Amino acid sequence: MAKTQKTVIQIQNLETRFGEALIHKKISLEVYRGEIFAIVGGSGSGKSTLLREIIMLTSPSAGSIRVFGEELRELDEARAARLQARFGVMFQQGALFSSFTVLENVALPLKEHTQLSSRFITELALHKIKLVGLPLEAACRYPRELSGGMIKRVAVARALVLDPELLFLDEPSAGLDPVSAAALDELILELRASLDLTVVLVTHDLDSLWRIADRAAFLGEKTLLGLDTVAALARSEHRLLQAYFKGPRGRTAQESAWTQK
Ligand SMILES: Nc1ncnc2c1ncn2[C@@H]1O[C@H](COP(=O)(O)OP(=O)(O)OP(=O)(O)O)[C@@H](O)[C@H]1O
Repeated sequence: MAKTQKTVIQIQNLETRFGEALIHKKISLEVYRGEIFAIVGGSGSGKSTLLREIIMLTSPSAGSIRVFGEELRELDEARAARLQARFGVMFQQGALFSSFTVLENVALPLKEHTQLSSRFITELALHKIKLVGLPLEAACRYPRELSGGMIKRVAVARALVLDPELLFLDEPSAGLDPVSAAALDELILELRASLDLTVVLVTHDLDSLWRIADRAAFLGEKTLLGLDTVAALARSEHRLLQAYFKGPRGRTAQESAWTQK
């Protein structure tokens, strides 16, 4: 990977509480430009919450998050909106509007955030539909008429339609069969290379983690238990990382990653 080591996201001493419940403490990490960075850990370890804090859907209780050098807690509404326009986000399940066609779903952010003509919006949306490997005839279909893998591609096309620099994916391969999940991983790798993206994803999918992540943050015991390449995390002697990577699913994923390399 051509990594410049330019920091895109910097988190320092982050703490999150929901009422009395402590979710995160002392989380510090950096995400570099051009990398695919995974947030992993057991269920309830606070992965989605961390992602939501970075994209400004919720605020941490303490600590600092800087994205493109901007301290999130200091942003007024207008600057926050300008920063968010540099993000593409794909939520779990794709979150498409069922009464909209593929084209309408993909075009929606352009309609909401730009003054472009309908004709140009359609052109840009069709371009993204093609870019994610969907046939153009899929544009006039409704989400219910698509396979799970196609729905994810539509959601990726929509996340990319405003040409973001940072792409956030919350469990992109959830609900996909292994073949479709592998194809989606390939797409993420291709898009990172062709669009010069930085990608941050939350995932439970160990195969995907081995295939695409350059580095990962492992959350557990309410903090950051590991921050490294997947191979280095898998060698950690920490009990929770061992359980995660050396359990039957972890071992199969690692073996299959080695076979493919
Ligand atoms: N808005 C909220 N209010 C109160 N508690 C919350 C809120 N959002 C998340 N939590 C709690 O914070 C903890 C972490 O949740 P989160 O969804 O971030 O974990 P996760 O690691 O993404 O889990 P999973 O892998 O199961 O999706 C959980 O105990 C959850 O119940």
